[in-house]
Amino acid sequence: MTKTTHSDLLLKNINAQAPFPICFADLEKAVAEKMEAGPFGYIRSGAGGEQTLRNNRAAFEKYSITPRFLQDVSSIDTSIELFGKVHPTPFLFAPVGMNKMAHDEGELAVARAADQLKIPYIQSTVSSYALEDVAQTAPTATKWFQLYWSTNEEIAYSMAARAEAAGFEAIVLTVDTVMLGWREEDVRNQFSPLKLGYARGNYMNDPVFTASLPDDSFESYVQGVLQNIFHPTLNWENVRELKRRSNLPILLKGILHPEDAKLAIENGIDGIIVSNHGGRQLDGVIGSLDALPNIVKVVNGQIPVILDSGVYRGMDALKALALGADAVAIGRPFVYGLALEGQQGVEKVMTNLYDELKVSIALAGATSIKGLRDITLLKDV
Ligand SMILES: Cc1cc2nc3c(=O)[nH]c(=O)nc-3n(C[C@H](O)[C@H](O)[C@H](O)COP(=O)(O)O)c2cc1C
Ligand SMILES: O=C(O)C(=O)c1ccccc1
Repeated sequence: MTKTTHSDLLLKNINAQAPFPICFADLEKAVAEKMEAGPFGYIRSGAGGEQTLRNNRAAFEKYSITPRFLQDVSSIDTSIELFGKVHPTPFLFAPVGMNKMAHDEGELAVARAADQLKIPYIQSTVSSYALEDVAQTAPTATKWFQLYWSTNEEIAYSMAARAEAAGFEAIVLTVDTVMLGWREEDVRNQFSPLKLGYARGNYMNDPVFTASLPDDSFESYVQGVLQNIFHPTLNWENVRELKRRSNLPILLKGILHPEDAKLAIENGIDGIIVSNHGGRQLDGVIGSLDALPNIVKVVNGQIPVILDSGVYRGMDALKALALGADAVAIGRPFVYGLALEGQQGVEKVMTNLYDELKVSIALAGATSIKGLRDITLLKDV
């Protein structure tokens, strides 16, 4: 239970000593001023003409709620349960690769923030720091490992096994990125963090990967990553084999079609992340929130459904939870916080989202996450 009566959640931000961007637009603007065009464009942009990036936001803007009052909202319970473990907030850190682009401490800083805030951390395959180093710096954080399949499948199994050994509690297999989306901003800026070596953290110390290289030069590592990271052969048999080889719950990330959600359940998958990769993969895809209701319907409570892509304020999280998501994952906002102030910046961004969510739950007249499902939502057509 969280008391909403302690101190005003908004006014604590009106403090001239430490102003920090309060919303996504301000945050993005501050980062645009600080970072170079290449890395900033990489993080900010969507694929193609950015229709999906816009769809993500538009989907949230289509919904309005009709609040209820006089319900005593002095105490609210924002906790959720995933795979038998209770978490104090309905947020997760979405897997974001190559965090050294934003800050030298990269994933280490984010994982420490996750530990501090008790928000589960999903580490990317293509992170700048190794998963073992993340585990060491954030030992008590709930950590999941996001797996990108590898052309050499043994590398994928090796990373999944390392994650399990290091105390990660779930594997998130991303299915929407068998190759990179058509990212025009990166071509414009002639920028590829993969080619610059930002993605090597988990590869440099992987015994299967390193054994496959001709030598241990920088070029060999980069070429090795490029040869393995794109994996268009990925198919349901791979999913079943991963499931057989791992003792951890397996989630699929990037599901948008209800039929794929159904197949996921038929194949023994333990959770789904509804996502369009923040509009970075196939452009012209529906907003992720628009995909949610049909997926929630077919899943029908059998496994957790998490949503990401475009959750930029507490009220967005509320809408996704009201539409049946069990949790929401945050991508770009925390990366921007990291770019501005490292671990502290990540904590400020996530705390802002959480504070706005608490205010929103209370003002909507609910007192728990599950209770949000009874909220009246109206969708513009
Ligand atoms: C810079 C960047 C790198 C990303 N890297 C990965 C990744 O390595 N693995 C993955 O599954 N998703 C990756 N994503 C997608 C995020 O997990 C998430 O789906 C997306 O950022 C959510 O949208 P949002 O940024 O609008 O919150 C990345 C996103 C960004 C912005
Ligand atoms: O940039 C991304 O969104 C991403 O997920 C990715 C995928 C492969 C290699 C590097 C990053």
